[in-house]
Amino acid sequence: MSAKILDGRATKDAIFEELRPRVAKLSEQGRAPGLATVLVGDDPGSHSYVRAKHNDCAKVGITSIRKDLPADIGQADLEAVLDELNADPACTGYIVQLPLPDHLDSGALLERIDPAKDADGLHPTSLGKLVLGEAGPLPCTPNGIIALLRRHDVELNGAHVAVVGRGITVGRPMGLLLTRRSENSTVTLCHTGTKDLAAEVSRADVVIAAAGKPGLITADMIKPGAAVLDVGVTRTDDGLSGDVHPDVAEVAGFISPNPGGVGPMTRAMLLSNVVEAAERESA
Ligand SMILES: Nc1nc(=O)c2c([nH]1)NC[C@@H]1CN(c3ccc(C(=O)N[C@@H](CCC(=O)O)C(=O)O)cc3)C=[N+]21
Repeated sequence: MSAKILDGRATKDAIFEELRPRVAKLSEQGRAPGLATVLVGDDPGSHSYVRAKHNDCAKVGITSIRKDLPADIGQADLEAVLDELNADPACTGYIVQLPLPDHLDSGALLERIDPAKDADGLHPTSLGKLVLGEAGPLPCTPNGIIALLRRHDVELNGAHVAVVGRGITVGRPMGLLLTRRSENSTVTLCHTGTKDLAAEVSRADVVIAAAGKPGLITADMIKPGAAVLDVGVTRTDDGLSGDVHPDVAEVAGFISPNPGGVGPMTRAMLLSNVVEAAERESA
């Protein structure tokens, strides 16, 4: 048996095609969406992600603004940059690329983002709205995973989903999204304190691996035909490694490649958040 590929690149391209006319309409109405990125320091990985986001914006017609700042910028100077973006009408949404250098207070900076301009969906106000079931920007990676599964007709209604990892960007909001009535899944949120990971994962119809531990999810844990999403990104000596062992493709019904799976979907949802926020403003 060989799993069907959940192709994140092709799905991202399809979503971009749908966003382009919506961006054009907003622009005609004089409400052009604009995405800004705030990047601190010169980590090559962060630079390549930010570059990809600006290329994406160009593809769908979203104006983009780049703030590249030195690694030794102080808290107050960075806060001033955020205040400037909060006040800039050309910037309708923005992100502060994570991780930030250790001398900066990330939490205070993320809270300083105007919630109306939160493109990541990770501001405390956005996460609160998600818990309350109110409309707002949704966290990009978990929202991208749901879009990837839906566009490949993977059943979520009544499905048992094992989420592995409780981080703020993926695992924890993933559980919140999947247990909405619109998804209606039953979620087991696993983490390093889980006693028998194999037992939890082997009952799942959908497995979302976001632990950041290379090869954590092995073929013997997977129910035949299950959908397996590999979110983990770990830099090893031989390049990037996901959380899912390659042998899983022999047992799973669907598998997201890494790269080419969840990563591009995260970028698609970022632009989707920016477009939706601009539409909410003009509604
Ligand atoms: N405020 C903030 N928001 C983020 O969303 C955010 C962040 N900070 N910091 C870092 C992580 C990481 N992240 C990725 C998004 C897309 C790919 C992606 O598209 N990857 C391609 C491959 C890219 C390559 O090969 O370099 C793929 O998986 O196919 C990767 C990583 C967003 N993050």
